[in-house]
Amino acid sequence: MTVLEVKNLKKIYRTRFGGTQVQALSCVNFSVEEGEYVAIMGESGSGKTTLLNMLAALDKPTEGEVYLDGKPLSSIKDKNISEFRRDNLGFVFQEFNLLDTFNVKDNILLPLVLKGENYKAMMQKLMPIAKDLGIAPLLEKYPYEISGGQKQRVAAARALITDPRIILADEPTGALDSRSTDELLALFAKINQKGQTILMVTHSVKAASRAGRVLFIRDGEVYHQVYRGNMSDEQLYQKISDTLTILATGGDRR
Ligand SMILES: Nc1ncnc2c1ncn2[C@@H]1O[C@H](COP(=O)(O)OP(=O)(O)OP(=O)(O)O)[C@@H](O)[C@H]1O
Repeated sequence: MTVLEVKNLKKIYRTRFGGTQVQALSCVNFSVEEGEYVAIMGESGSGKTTLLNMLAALDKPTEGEVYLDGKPLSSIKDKNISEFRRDNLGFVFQEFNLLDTFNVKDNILLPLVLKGENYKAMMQKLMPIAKDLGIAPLLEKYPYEISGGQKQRVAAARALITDPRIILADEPTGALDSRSTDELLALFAKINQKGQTILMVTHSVKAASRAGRVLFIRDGEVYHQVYRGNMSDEQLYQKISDTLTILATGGDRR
């Protein structure tokens, strides 16, 4: 089943007074099946953040459409967008985006609080996720009392607690040291094995090598895709590195 479909997506940024235009996305097409783990790579300025913003309904495309479970995002009224995002999408960012005045538990529960769920229902969802992600002993601590790797686990728990249709991750390992990176990638692999659909933008070959498919964006288009097939993480790592070299040297995609 297709969860996400991106059709002929184009984004042109215009400066305020109609001056210069930047074509950030020229024509992006791809779809993501339920349970897939997709990484998106591309050089700085290739349009990855722009794409993620469209997928998250944080910005509107100039042309084209994004469909979640067949529903066009453009059909959602502006006043319902936040609710739609909260109910269907889970976000994990490079900078964790945790609230320092909330403890870990309240940070994780925030999307459910905003939804108006009752305390008992919230706790029933919290405990299995906290145990699964190894953060149960941290629930009463504050973000400034825990490590970067632990913060990212908390952010992942917050993303998972609403049981989202898809997790959108933007450079989730960008602020982590190598050990925490390994732990987070193992965690993402585990939640994907349990059926969670993940789409991750990353510069890291290591992070991308854990995905099932890697999309390469160049000049605002999906230029190439690599499927894991039967490849091990190491083999996929090598294939991604080779592809990036070809892209950087302007070679042919095949
Ligand atoms: N709000 C904006 N207004 C005008 N131009 C923009 C805006 N946001 C991005 N751009 C331009 O659109 C292009 C794509 O930017 P985008 O941030 O999507 O790239 P990226 O692949 O995410 O880069 P990075 O890896 O450095 O984060 C760039 O040329 C950028 O300068």
